[in-house]
Amino acid sequence: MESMSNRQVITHNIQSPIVTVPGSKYLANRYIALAAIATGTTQLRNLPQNDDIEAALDAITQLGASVTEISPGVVDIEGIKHYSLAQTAEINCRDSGTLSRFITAVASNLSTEVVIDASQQMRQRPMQEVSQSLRELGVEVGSDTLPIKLKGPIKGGYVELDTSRSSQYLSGLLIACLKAKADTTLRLKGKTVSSSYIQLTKNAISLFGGVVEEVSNTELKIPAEQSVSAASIDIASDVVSSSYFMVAGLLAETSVTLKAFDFNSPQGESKFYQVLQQMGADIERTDSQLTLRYQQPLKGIEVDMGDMPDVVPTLVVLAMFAQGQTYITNIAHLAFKESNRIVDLCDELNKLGANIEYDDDSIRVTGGQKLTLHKLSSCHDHRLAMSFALLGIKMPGIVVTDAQAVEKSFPRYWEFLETIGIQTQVVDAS
Ligand SMILES: O=C(O)C1=C[C@@H](OP(=O)(O)O)[C@@H](O)[C@H](O)C1
Ligand SMILES: C=C(OP(=O)(O)O)C(=O)O
Repeated sequence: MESMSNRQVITHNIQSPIVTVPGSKYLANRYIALAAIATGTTQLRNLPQNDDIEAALDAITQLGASVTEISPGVVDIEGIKHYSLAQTAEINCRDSGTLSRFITAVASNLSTEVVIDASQQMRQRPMQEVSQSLRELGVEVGSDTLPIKLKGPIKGGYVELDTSRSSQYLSGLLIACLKAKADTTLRLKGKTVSSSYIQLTKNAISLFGGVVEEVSNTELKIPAEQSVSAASIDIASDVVSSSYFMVAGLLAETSVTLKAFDFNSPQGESKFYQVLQQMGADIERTDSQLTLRYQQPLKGIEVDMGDMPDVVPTLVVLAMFAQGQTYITNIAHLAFKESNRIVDLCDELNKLGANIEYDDDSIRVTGGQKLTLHKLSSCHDHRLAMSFALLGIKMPGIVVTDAQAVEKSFPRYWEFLETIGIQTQVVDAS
């Protein structure tokens, strides 16, 4: 990983930019896991190049899949042929929550021992819903936090799964249990958070010919030993990466056009532009292109962001410049991200003189405060780093520390900012 670097936003001159963001890491994570258990060779095009996706490709290689880079952003993945290996496989999930949860489940299909580890930060994030479920499905699982040593295969059966802290546990099990030795029934208990991500997973499974039966709203059945078939896919653009450019345009009081916008995505964040529309942004859309235009001062709103967890930092930064209050609800699960995206996000922004209150499940921003420059830490959270940098449009000179955290999902972020007219530079830590 790149060593810690700080970024300063120097100037901006944003004039109605047109942006095409890279492919979706959310879709890529699913397609990579499915390609690993598919028969044949899957081709993925427009694959985003970032730390999480690199880690995912390395991980499936450790499990016996074979990855060939055809050209930048195009890979062929030949699925695992033998579910037993000559020696223990070791996987490093780095900072990726999605990979940690997905690969722990997928690796449980092997009859060989697998050791799954991750960064210090990821080691702190919850895994026990996955480890306990896998045990109940017949897998030997050594611990409930990373590093986890396990040995499969998944026998199948019945499991009650708590999805109140993350939907990723369910997504991982849905994919992995396609290969279980007997049918698997998953009953969901607790409130399911980030539920739109489950639809994203189900759609990806269908694309590879897999079947998940919906017995009821809270019960899913996965028939055993499915033959999952390789696919050839152009990955749609990342709906969360696009949020930074939307907000950049609004903060600069101009328009922004996003090309190849994934309007059909079931992912909650694909509707973020509608939240901005409610705040007063003008929206124009064609089949594949979205334009947001600043027309009037934005107004605070009350909004349930339970299904849009990853754009909450983007929204909070914008809300600081909107009139009145923005009340963001249903976000308790943000405590379990790369940082505590309630506490860390708000505490950092309040250092500027913002008026942001929060509790376990909500954030209330009172816009229009007088702000003064203060160095902000990304808390090693890429979404905080990218959102905080946008403050430079209103507060040139702002410094974000630990800014290389963007490598996790969007290493070319600074280059993209430059292209739309926002200059940043690396500055030293003092
Ligand atoms: O399944 C996925 O790809 C993800 C689900 C969400 O997590 P939670 O379900 O933990 O909220 C989201 O925040 C994360 O970035 C990616
Ligand atoms: C929370 C995120 O990812 P993950 O859970 O995969 O680490 C994210 O990308 O904002």
